[in-house]
Amino acid sequence: MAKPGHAAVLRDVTVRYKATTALQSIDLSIEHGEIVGIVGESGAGKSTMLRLLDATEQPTEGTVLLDGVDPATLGERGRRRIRHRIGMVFQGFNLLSNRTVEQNIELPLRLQRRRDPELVAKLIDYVGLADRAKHYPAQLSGGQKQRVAIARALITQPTLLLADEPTSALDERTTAGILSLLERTRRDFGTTIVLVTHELAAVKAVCDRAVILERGELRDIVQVVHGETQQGASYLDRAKQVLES
Ligand SMILES: Nc1ncnc2c1ncn2[C@@H]1O[C@H](COP(=O)(O)OP(=O)(O)OP(=O)(O)O)[C@@H](O)[C@H]1O
Repeated sequence: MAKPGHAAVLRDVTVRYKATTALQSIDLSIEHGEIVGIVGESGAGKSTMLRLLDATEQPTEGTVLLDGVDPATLGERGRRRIRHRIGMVFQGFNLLSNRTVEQNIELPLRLQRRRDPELVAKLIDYVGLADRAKHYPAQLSGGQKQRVAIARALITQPTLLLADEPTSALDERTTAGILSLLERTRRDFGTTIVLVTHELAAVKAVCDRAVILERGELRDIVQVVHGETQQGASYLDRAKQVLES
């Protein structure tokens, strides 16, 4: 079960890089166990928001709280402890090509000088790759590689999973499988999931709410209504229309 309270809170957060304002006065609270989509066109500030949420970046102004703790008040060790509770998956899977499925999955544990072969086996089974444990990434399909990446992200039993365009390199059917795995992860482990994507259909399929960013500003937070997607006018207008209908 997801615990009560907020997995992440952004309070009046601004991030500036010299002349560029990547995020401007953002207020956002993400509850434990929520699946939140972050959508917006290129340069809208999505990656910057992910870097705030994984404590690799601090805001220029405002406050970020992760599980009630402000990473800016911690030293590097404290921030690393926070990052141990956060899993990440990426568009390009980021697997080590010279390691097998099970070696890739156990890597985060090894980096923490831990071992748990039983949990590795359980997660391989959980993501549906029990017959692929000894395979190398080159022997897997895109969808299978993303399943390995998800199992690797889950091996440290994170409370927050950040997914950066996890289905953008996959076809429609494979995408559906990965999205349903993310949904199952939330249901079975109570994991909070933040899904950055330009694919509105993906947001529509699994997200509870969607944050629409436009040139660094939070244009809207939409309660997603699940159902058929439809075509519309501009991307941003369509985002609101598609997600709310
Ligand atoms: N390290 C940096 N130094 C300078 N400018 C940056 C830096 N990181 C991001 N920016 C700028 O901040 C803005 C937001 O960038 P960000 O990468 O967060 O957008 P995005 O929505 O993730 O875009 P994309 O979908 O193309 O990845 C852009 O104008 C970008 O050029």
